[in-house]
This record gives sequence, C-alpha cells and structure tokens, in this order.
Amino acid sequence: MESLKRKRKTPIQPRWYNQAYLLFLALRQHAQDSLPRTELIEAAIELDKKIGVELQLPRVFRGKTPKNSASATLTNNSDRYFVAFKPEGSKSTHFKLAYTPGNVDGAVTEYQNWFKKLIEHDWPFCFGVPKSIDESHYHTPVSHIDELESMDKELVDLKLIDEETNKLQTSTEPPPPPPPTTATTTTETTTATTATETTTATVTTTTATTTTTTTKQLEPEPLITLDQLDLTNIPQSWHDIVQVKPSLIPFGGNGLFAKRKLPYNTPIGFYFGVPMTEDEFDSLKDRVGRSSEYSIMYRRTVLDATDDQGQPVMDPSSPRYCPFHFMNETSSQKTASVAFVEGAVVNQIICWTKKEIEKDEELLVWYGKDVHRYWTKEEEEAQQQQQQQQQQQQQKRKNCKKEKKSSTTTTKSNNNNSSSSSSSSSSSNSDILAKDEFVIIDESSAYFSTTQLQIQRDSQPLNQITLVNYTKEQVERW
Ligand SMILES: C[S@@+](CC[C@H](N)C(=O)[O-])C[C@H]1O[C@@H](n2cnc3c(N)ncnc32)[C@H](O)[C@@H]1O
Repeated sequence: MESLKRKRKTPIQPRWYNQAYLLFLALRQHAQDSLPRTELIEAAIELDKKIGVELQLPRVFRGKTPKNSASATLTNNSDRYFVAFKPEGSKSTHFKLAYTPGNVDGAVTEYQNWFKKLIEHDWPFCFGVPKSIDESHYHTPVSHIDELESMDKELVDLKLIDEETNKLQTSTEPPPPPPPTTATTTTETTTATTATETTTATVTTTTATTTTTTTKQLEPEPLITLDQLDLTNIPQSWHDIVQVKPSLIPFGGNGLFAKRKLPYNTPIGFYFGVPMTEDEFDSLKDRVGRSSEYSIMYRRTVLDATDDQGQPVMDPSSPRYCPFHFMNETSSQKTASVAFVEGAVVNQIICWTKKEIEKDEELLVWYGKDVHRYWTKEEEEAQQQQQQQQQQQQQKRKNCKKEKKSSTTTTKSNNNNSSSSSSSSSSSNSDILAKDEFVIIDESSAYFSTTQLQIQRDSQPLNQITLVNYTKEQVERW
C-alpha cells in the first residue's frame, strides 16, 4: 500500500535522449544515408516531438528557436557522429553518419588502413636513426612527463584564450624535442577513409589559425628528412614491436611487452573496437562476458573490443585481434608508459608512448577516470585476508607459547600473562596508500607534445581516452 501512495517522480531524461543523438537517429532512420542540413534538422525535431509524447519527456529541442539549437549541435558535432559534405552540384551542406554502428567488417578495414599508413609513413620517422648520430644519443632518454603535462595545461589554456580573443601572448618554453615529427604523415592517416575526410577538413579550417601560431613558439622543430635517417631497422608490423605474454603484475592475466626498444613519443598502434552507441552497447554487450573490461570510449561512441560472447579475441591470425587489448594498467597515471590518445579520425584511438620503453619491458597504460578497478578491490581483500591470517597465526603461536609456559611453571604464571597479549593490532595503512595512488584526472587534460600539437593543427584537441569499465552507478547517473 505504501508504494501506491508515493508520488510519481518527474521523468528522468534517459541518457540517450539528447540533441546529438536525436539527430543521429533521424539520420539513421532515413532511407538514404545522408540528408541536407534543413531536412535533417526538421526530421530530428519531428522525432523529438514523437518521442517526447510517447515517453512523456520534455523535448530536447526547446525554446523559441529549436531549429537553431539543432543546427548548432550539428555544426558543433562534439560527439563526432556526423560528417558534413557538399554533394557535387549542390549548394547546401549534407550530413551523413561518421560510421555504421556495429559494422565489424568496416571497423576491421579502417583499422587495417590506419595501421598500414602508420607503419609506412610514421614509423620510418619514429624508428629511423639519424645517420650522423648513434642510436643511444638519438632516442630521447627521459620523458619529462611532468614538464609536458604542465606545458599541456598551458597550451590548452592558451588555445582557449586564443579562441575567445584571437590573441596569443605567451612564451611557453618547449620541452626537449621529440623524435622526428609524425605530423605530416599522421595528417595523411587522418584522411585514410572517405567517411572522415570531410570532418578532418572542416576541423582544419577552424583550428588552423590558432595552432599554427602556437606551434611557432615551439620552434625550432627537428627538421629531419627520410634520407638523413638509417631505415634498416624499421618495424614492418606490430609483431616486430610488441608481444602478448603473462603479465608481471600479480593476478594481471596477460600483458603486453616490448620486443625492442620503443622510442618515446611514438604512436605504436591503435586500439581496435567495433563502434556502437552507448545504448547499443548497453543492450547488446554490457554484462556479456568481459566486454566492458576491454571496450573503450571514443567521445560518446563505445568501441566494442570483444567477440559475440564478450571475450577478447585471442587468435593473433584473426583480423579482430589487437595486441593493445592486453595492456594492463599502472598504479598511477604518472607511471604509465603508454597513453590512449584520441585520434583525429573518427573512432581512432592511438596508443602513444609516453616514455622510452626498454626491450622486454611491460607496457602499462592508464585506463582513465570512471574505470571500475575491481581488481584493486580483489587485491586489497587478498591483502587484508593475508594480514588477518598472519595475525591469527601470530596469536596462535603466542597462545602456544603461553600454554607451554603454563604447563611447565604450573601456578606461577598467572600474574605475567597480560604482558604478552593483544600485540596483534598491526596498523594496516596499505589500503590508504593504494587509494592515494589513484589520481583522478580530468578527461580534458591530454598529453600533448610538440608532435601531437602539430596533429592538433589538423584535428580537435587530443583527449586521454577512457576504457568503458564503468560502474553500474555511473551508468545509472548518466
Ligand atoms: C584491457 S584488459 C587487459 C588485459 C588482461 N590482463 C588480459 O589478460 O586479457 C583489462 C583487464 O586486465 C586486468 N588488469 C588490468 N590492469 C590490472 C592490474 N594492474 N592488476 C590486475 N589486473 C589488471 C583486469 O582484469 C582488467 O579488467
């Protein structure tokens, strides 16, 4: 009876019920793959009305000018759902979806294209050794991660200032120069597929002025051309640089190890996943096997990294196999040797070295915030159990000693017993230390380096990416 009396709560807007997603749905429901701007906006507003009535929810396109807000959302395209283009002979801008959700073959083809370009164009610059300098001098020995991180923040602020005022007045000291630039070539990577070409082009025009000015301050850039490099030992596939084998982390399962020295500041590969919306992931894959442990977010798109049973693909000959799925996590963001970095291409997540990695070293990444680190709990519990067991054993030993004593000394012992008791309250501060190690980071804080800045010239800011591994509470909150 009690529950009947309860007032109905105001309906909670579901996570998917937002402007960008309605535009996404409107485009997806349309028979053709693309729509001109005005038609798309009208379709989305119609859909909003329909869903609003059906679910009794407040509309997402509100106010006096819902069309304007829909238009702004399209232009902003912050979730990277859309690609704007002008069909031949048309004066109006059309939009199509940046990807087909759940398209495994498409995702595999893109992934292979990215990798091909990375190996052919970027790796010669990254792994090539200048002919005049010997290898030990060439590779940047220390990563200066702290310097880079503080510089990143300045540059991010700086960019914001620039966007607002169109002025740029600061003098940021550059970090030590990274290995030869991947800028031009990664730009080529960004145009790997026709689906993304237009996005990249659009973004280029909006950010070009800002970042060109910014990069000027970071001169001198290392200007190394391929003919100055010894290219005899350039890896030809990921098999040449990394391998999967049991992790060195206790209970860490498999891990990823370097097969050779990996230079600092190098894109070493991509994290593969089949793109789908968060809702599709929730309904199709969430809680299926270990899908949430391996899948990763690109903005609001989930890249599902597992098979139909939610298991990671373990067969290296499968086109869906990705060695970077096996990278384990460090205990803190600062100690990560690899960062997941958002690429300029839609749904592209680059695995980027944050420091020089030695041969046979385990590659460790920071999974990002909002990750449910259940394994740390398990470890904590295991440690607590161990401590308890040790305490019990100590206690037993003491009891044994006492018993022995009392059996030999008969009546005398009673007065002295109290001194040896209750010494087992060992302070367990290990859990506090463990918690302190987790630095909660702001997702917008990215790892920029001079090289990445150049890529930024052709893209939106690169973001640290988060593995999907979120908690139930977080899902509900969204
Ligand atoms: C992306 S997978 C990494 C590869 C995984 N170790 C494997 O064997 O397939 C993420 C999972 O690895 C495990 N893992 C990652 N980092 C760990 C760590 N520091 N300690 C223990 N387990 C870890 C957790 O089970 C986590 O859900």
